[in-house]
Amino acid sequence: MSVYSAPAVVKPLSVTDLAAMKRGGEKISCLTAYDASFSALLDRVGIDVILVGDSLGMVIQGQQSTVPVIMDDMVYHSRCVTRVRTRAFVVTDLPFGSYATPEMALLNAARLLQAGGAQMVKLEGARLDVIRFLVDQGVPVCAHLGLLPQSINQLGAYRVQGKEPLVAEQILEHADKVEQAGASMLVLECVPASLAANISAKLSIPVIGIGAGVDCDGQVLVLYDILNLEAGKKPRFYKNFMAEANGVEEAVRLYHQAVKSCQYPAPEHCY
Ligand SMILES: Nc1nc(=O)c2c([nH]1)NC[C@@H]1CN(c3ccc(C(=O)N[C@@H](CCC(=O)O)C(=O)O)cc3)CN21
Ligand SMILES: CC(C)C(=O)C(=O)O
Ligand SMILES: [Mg+2]
Repeated sequence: MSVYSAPAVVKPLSVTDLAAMKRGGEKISCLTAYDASFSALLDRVGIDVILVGDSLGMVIQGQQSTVPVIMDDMVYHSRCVTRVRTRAFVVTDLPFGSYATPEMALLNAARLLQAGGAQMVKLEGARLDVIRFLVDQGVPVCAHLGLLPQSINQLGAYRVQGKEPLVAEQILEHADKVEQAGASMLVLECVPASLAANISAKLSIPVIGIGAGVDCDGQVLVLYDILNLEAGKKPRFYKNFMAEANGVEEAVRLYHQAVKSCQYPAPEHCY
């Protein structure tokens, strides 16, 4: 036998690894990152999924919402993140206006996968035509339901969605339909915990919650929120993991462990 062993090449997690985690009952930890330093740190800690979110418009660019974010921003930040991570699965948001038609969505998704190095794209709303077309062309898609921040100019305010039975029923229906359209993951934002639990149990694809209770298959938060870097009004699901940590890496590790052990979110973080 050779004394030389093969180099320890770590392949990033794949969409099938994430599906297996759901089946096996292992919670999926996810945080946003927009640059190489945080990407490497999250990867080191073992965060399963890095989301290059259009929340970068707010926490990086200082915009009032995610609406001003453009494709060039998403490509640039995706590249910064994917260049250095070894294990984490990388999902990138398609920004406002970039998936108005299926053809447009494909051109933009291809930029995120090719130039950005992302493994999956995320889009807001039950855009079944767009999801089917992307999946048909080989693009893994994460749907995003509940609170849709790209629609803030119609919503007027960031609010919990699906408290009324009729709206809850519609979100459940949309969740079913995006799965049938071929989405391989779903983010549920700001919905009652009971609704998110029902959806997570019903779907076979991983459901990642933010302000959606502990019974989702995984959790996602904006990195800067767990690091207590966000000033202003704090949403319910907000938790400052720096409070119990000695530094940034430990805060991320505490978040990771809290998600894996179902300690986060606690009832006070839920709707
Ligand atoms: N830093 C940051 N963190 C986020 O979680 C985040 C962003 N930015 N930007 C894009 C969206 C906007 N998000 C938000 C923003 C505010 C609330 C919020 O204030 N929610 C109220 C709801 C009150 C109610 O409906 O009763 C809350 O008190 O939780 C929720 C989600 C989530 N996303
Ligand atoms: C908050 C998450 C789900 C997101 O879409 C973002 O960071 O843009
Ligand atoms: Mg987003």
